[in-house]
Amino acid sequence: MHIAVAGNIGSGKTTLTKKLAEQYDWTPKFEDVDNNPYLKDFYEDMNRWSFHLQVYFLNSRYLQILNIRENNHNVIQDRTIYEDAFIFAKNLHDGGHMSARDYESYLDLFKGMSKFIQPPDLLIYLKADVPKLVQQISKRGRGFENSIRIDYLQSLNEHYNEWIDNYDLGRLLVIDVNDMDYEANPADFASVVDKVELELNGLFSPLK
Ligand SMILES: Nc1ncnc2c1ncn2[C@@H]1O[C@H](COP(=O)(O)OP(=O)(O)OP(=O)(O)O)[C@@H](O)[C@H]1O
Repeated sequence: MHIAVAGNIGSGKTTLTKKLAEQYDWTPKFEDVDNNPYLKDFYEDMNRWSFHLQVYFLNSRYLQILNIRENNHNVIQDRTIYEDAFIFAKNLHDGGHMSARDYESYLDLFKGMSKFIQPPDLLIYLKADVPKLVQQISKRGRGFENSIRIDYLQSLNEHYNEWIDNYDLGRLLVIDVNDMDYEANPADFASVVDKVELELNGLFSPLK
């Protein structure tokens, strides 16, 4: 089984991925932020580094998916390759940070890779408004994220909403996390587990 957690920057994917992995003994798969060679430069100059960063993320997420499918253990993945392509790369192109030719080359690459990937069995989308995202991003205090702008988060949220409204690649569970703190509040985590449980039952029931 391949479960994935999707959501904007600071929506709480990493925390939930860790907690669900512990709860169900799934193997967690994270993005390695500390060793990303482009992220810091990207946040300083998006026009210069967008294409490099997107190619880097696309490749690393692709390798991650191949690894997930080769593995027999159940896996929970922190962010999907679809978010790289349909949210982040599209947003950078639409916002004028990635040229048309770079975006087309990127999409060609993604199209080629798409033939070899399968979507997750269950996608959990963490829906959060911008104030919540800002609060969580500042709480974790990653220096290079200080330059993230409100309009960048807002525009990513709009791309997320559109993508989720049209998502039909598999089971989807949307969780509104605006009033939740599943790290500090066990009742909040329990309510997420209840929702996930219902979806997992559905995964094993062919009639649904
Ligand atoms: N395709 C991408 N394009 C641009 N930035 C990306 C892309 N994928 C990830 N990032 C950025 O990389 C950094 C690391 O992300 P990380 O995996 O910690 O998740 P996050 O979005 O901060 O999630 P959360 O707070 O929900 O755990 C963030 O600043 C994130 O926005």
